[in-house]
Amino acid sequence: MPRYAQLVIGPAGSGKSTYCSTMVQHSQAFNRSVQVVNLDPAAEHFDYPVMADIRELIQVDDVMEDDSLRFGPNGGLVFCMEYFANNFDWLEESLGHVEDDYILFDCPGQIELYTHLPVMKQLVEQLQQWEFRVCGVFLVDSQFMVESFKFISGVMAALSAMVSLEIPQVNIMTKMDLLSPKAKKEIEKYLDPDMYSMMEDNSDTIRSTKFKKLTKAICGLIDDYSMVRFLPFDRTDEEGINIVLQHIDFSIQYGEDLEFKEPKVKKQNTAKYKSEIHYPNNVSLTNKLIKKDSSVLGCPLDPVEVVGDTRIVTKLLSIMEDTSHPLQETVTSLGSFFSDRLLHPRCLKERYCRFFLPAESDCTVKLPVVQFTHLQTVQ
Ligand SMILES: Nc1nc2c(ncn2[C@@H]2O[C@H](COP(=O)(O)OP(=O)(O)OP(=O)(O)O)[C@@H](O)[C@H]2O)c(=O)[nH]1
Repeated sequence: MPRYAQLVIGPAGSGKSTYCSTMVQHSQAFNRSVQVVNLDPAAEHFDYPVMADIRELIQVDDVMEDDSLRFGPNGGLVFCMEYFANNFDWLEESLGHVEDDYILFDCPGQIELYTHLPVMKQLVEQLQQWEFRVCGVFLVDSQFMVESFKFISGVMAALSAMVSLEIPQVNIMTKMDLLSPKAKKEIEKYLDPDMYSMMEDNSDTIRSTKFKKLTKAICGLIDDYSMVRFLPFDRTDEEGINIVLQHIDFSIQYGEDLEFKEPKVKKQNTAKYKSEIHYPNNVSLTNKLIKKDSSVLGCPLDPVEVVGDTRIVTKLLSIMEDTSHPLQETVTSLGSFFSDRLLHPRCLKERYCRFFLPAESDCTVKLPVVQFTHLQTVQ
């Protein structure tokens, strides 16, 4: 039986310890066992019960006081983490071997641990050897994300952790309860961001043409491959916490009665574009989870197809309203000379075809008539 782990990471003060204690309380309320391991040798305060604490192995203060080492706080922490990497047997002993256990690892906030130092990667590999399915949970303080250029930095930090750890990663904006109503409204655009318009917003703040081009290329890459998305986290909102937990559970296939199913290859003779609609490959698994949560919450929740459709339609409408969006050019060039219909796109960017031009049948249900006439594809 697999074991499950969340590696709770992110910059200093982003709310990692608070996230862990909130998750423990939330899980207890649903009779679910979740344990926490503190991996921050400099931790001073946290209010969750620990299963294991790295400070039993080594503490930053002791390292800093050592006259032969002469480390400051950051050097001391790196030394502690390297010492930890050489002593994983301590962790193995502390964790024991309980099948099906679910553990949160509250990690230190030094960002270099998730960019270029090998320690966290070594930890992930070790956990995987102990049969853990590991998900990275990258936290960023939402207050530092409400402006385009700050958001782009946050995205890059999250991406850097994703690249360095090579595990499924759920990115979260924390402390949503601290945002003003205006900022809350503003943050919506960062939860489902359009990096191209983000770049436009930002273009006045970047003076150098070279950097403008670089930022544009980076934003384009992130947008084209849907690389980074954030979920909101408000510790006072049980439903929101549940949604975050669902995403994480889904990424590590948590659930004793749920088996991972290989995505089925769709039959060739179905509608040409229908097979390219982008719902998660294991839709039925997601819907099972949604049903479960719906019964726990006592209120009906939409199945994943409905949520997916709504998102696609919203995205399409926002693109259609934004005359500067690069897709406008593509769509205009696809207009038929004879009617309002769109010709079959032969986009170089595969994602545009797949994400923004859903099958005809799906559009007919939801789009207003005016938009619908522009979205039909000629087959
Ligand atoms: N209002 C509010 N405050 C929060 C939330 N999350 C964290 N905080 C506060 O932010 C501060 C830092 O939170 P921590 O949970 O210690 O952050 P951390 O990432 O573990 O910090 P380091 O271990 O130093 O990297 C604390 O004062 C928390 O009370 C939140 O969701 N809402």
